[in-house]
Amino acid sequence: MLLDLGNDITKVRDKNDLIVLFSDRIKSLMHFTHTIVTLIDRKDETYKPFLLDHRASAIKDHPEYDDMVKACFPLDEPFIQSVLAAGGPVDFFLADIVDAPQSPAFLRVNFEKGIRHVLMTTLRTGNQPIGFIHIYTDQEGGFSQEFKDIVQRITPQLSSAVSNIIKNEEILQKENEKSFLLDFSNDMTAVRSREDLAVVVKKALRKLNPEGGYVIRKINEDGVTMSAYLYDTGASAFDPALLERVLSEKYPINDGLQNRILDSYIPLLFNVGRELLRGYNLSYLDLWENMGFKTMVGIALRNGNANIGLLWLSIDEINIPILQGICSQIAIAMGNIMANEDILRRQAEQQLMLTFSNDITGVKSKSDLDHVVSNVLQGLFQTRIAVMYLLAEDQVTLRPYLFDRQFFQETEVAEHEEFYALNINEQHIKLVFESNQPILMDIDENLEAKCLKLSIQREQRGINTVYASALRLGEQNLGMVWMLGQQISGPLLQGICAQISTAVSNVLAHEQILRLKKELEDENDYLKQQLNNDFEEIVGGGEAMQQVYRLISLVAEINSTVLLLGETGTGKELIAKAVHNASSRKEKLMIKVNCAAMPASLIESELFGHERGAFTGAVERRIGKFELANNSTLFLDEVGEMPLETQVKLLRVLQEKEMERVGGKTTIKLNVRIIAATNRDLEAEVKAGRFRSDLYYRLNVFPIKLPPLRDRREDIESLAGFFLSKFSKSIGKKTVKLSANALRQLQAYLWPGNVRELEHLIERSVILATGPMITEFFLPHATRATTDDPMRPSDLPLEEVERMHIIQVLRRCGGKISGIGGAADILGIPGNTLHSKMRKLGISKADYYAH
Ligand SMILES: Nc1ncnc2c1ncn2[C@@H]1O[C@H](COP(=O)(O)OP(=O)(O)OP(=O)(O)O)[C@@H](O)[C@H]1O
Repeated sequence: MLLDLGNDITKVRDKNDLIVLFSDRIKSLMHFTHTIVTLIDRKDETYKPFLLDHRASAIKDHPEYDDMVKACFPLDEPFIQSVLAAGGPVDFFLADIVDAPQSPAFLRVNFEKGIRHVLMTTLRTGNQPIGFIHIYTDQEGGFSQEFKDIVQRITPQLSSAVSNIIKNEEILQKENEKSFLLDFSNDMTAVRSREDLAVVVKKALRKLNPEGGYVIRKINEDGVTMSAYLYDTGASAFDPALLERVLSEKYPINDGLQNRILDSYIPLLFNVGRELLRGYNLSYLDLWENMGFKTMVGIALRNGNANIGLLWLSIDEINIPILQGICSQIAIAMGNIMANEDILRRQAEQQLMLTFSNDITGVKSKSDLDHVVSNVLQGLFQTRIAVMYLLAEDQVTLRPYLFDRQFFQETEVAEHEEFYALNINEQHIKLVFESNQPILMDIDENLEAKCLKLSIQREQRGINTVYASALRLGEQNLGMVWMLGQQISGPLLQGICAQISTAVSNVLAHEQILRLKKELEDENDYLKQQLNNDFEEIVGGGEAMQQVYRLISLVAEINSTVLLLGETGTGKELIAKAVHNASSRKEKLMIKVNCAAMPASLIESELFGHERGAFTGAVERRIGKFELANNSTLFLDEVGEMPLETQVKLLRVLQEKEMERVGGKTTIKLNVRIIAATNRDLEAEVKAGRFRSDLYYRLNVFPIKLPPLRDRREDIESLAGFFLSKFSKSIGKKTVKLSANALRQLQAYLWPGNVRELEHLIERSVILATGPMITEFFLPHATRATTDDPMRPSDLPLEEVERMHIIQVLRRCGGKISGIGGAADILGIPGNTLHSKMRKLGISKADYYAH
């Protein structure tokens, strides 16, 4: 029987079959209920169940059965020591030992299920005890000596069978571990991203514990906290809000549990409930308890010798080699992924910086600036500018310029500007300006700045640090920016601030340009309105003027050069404006140059402009009238007075339609319509050699001759009426009227000064008029035929007599004031005195010229 048993035992493959086989065979020899084999664990000096005959077990429906199967029993107690000490099987009567203080619990459990005796034998390899056979019986009589002998004799075979099983199991387990790790490392080769890693780790860890969950925490850049990197909740139910909190929270490395794991070279087991009882106030423990995870194992993740994070896994039993194998591969993969993420992050940073650099060059307004800066800060540091301050003109006060609208309302700041303003002498402001780099400050410790404190309170994200960086252009301080944030790269921020500085100064310059442009536009509008009004003010419906109007409408649209001829005061300038206003160029301002009023030396630079340094005194670049008149009209008044050298240049422009500034090298293309005017007889001037004939022909494309007033007496009444109402209105009088006599006087007069003379006469008369009507004018002798003699000095006020006398003398002298034969000479007063008298009496060229 023993031989057969020995043979059969060697065929057994499943370890529990062995005990079944053993029980069945020896049951034919002797009655007993069930047997088990327990194995000694030398590490912790215990023994625990190894081979079980569940089928026959008399205690399998005992409530403590499951605990018994998993339990470890200490070796240092009298019952098992007596088994070890005995040379062979020992029969124990349970009633005697079950209540002994240190007796193992399985004795009591068996006893409670009616077992009365147990036969214990030590299994050995060589001399070394490896475990025990327990044979239980419910018979009061126990085991026979013969049976004990048999048991003793089969013990060596059973020992070697058990030790073979152990060895096989070890080999099998090693193979399983190997193939597990092989599979895992095969899967890991394909891992490229955090998502890939999550899939592979989940698959592997679920094999170890199908129900369990895990979390991998990564050590943050600050080196003192850890954040969740990957996780799996397993099959557990959980409170989502709590999970969310745990996933977003940063845990200090030194929280009492995690630092122990990072310091350990083997996995550590933690009982969640026990750690909570110990008072660890960690939300992740709460979460695990909530998830029903009882035991968690923690393993450090190391890349080389450096800790990069740790793995928390819910599992009851740990297989150290497997966990270590997994973790070393996870650490390598995480290291690679992080390096890769780092590269990607840098690339993204570079891209953001590039976009920022491009965008910021186009910034023209404050809102552009706000937008571009917000984009880059949000992209790089997940933050925004809290406040941007600019240094005020006093160079001491810093005033808020841009704000994060989440913190402040613009109106709020505007209303409390002084409250929000900073002073450069404040300690923390000095620090910022003195540093070449952004400064990180602890808000509570360093800042009195109420504005920022306020912003932090509103933010309520638990941020207690703030970055400040100066804005500078070269050596000049412009202002500073403040932003909340914890992980801002100093060098990147410095680069950004340098670009912000340039942009701010551009925006300020642009704002100023816009302001000036607006002023100019307003002025332009005003002037245009004036011009338009002037156009409406052309008075005269007589035949001569009708002819002029016809010519204007013919030529206005066609851009041809117009030459306006006519005596002084006939309205040449007015007609020039009318031509311009009737042309397609009317939206732009007509530019006027008075060629007579300009010294010959300056006329060129006036017309063509000059470059800076073109001649002594040319300190700034100046735009000439030609350039100003581009796409508009240039009115060259008194063109007959133009110096000969300038005439050549003018001719060139008219021919080539391009010019250069004085001292300039670039040629400027022009589209200018020319209207020239003169009261000289240009043909005679050409003959006399004072005016270039080629220029004359260029200008004389479309001449319009304005008739002198004496040749269009039909317009005198309407003109006089127009001026009467204009001047009465301007001095706030009711419109002064003309008596029939006065009108006759006007119509009889020769008007050497033409409309201008009439205009001045009426202006004077309106001012002097004491009643609602002018009954008489005091006109110079130049009347044709008059009924009255207006020149009765005895009736005139002294001033008027003086005025008329001076005019007459001036006329005689051809307008010459001082010098030999000049009016002053004849009148016997110095030239200066005559000048001031003329100014006082309102004597203008028009009064004596062309008489
Ligand atoms: N037809 C008109 N209707 C109303 N006002 C006129 C008319 N003609 C001329 N004037 C006025 O007479 C004055 C002189 O006109 P303007 O300056 O145009 O003359 P001009 O021929 O250019 O003189 P000068 O040759 O001396 O420069 C201006 O105040 C102008 O408004």
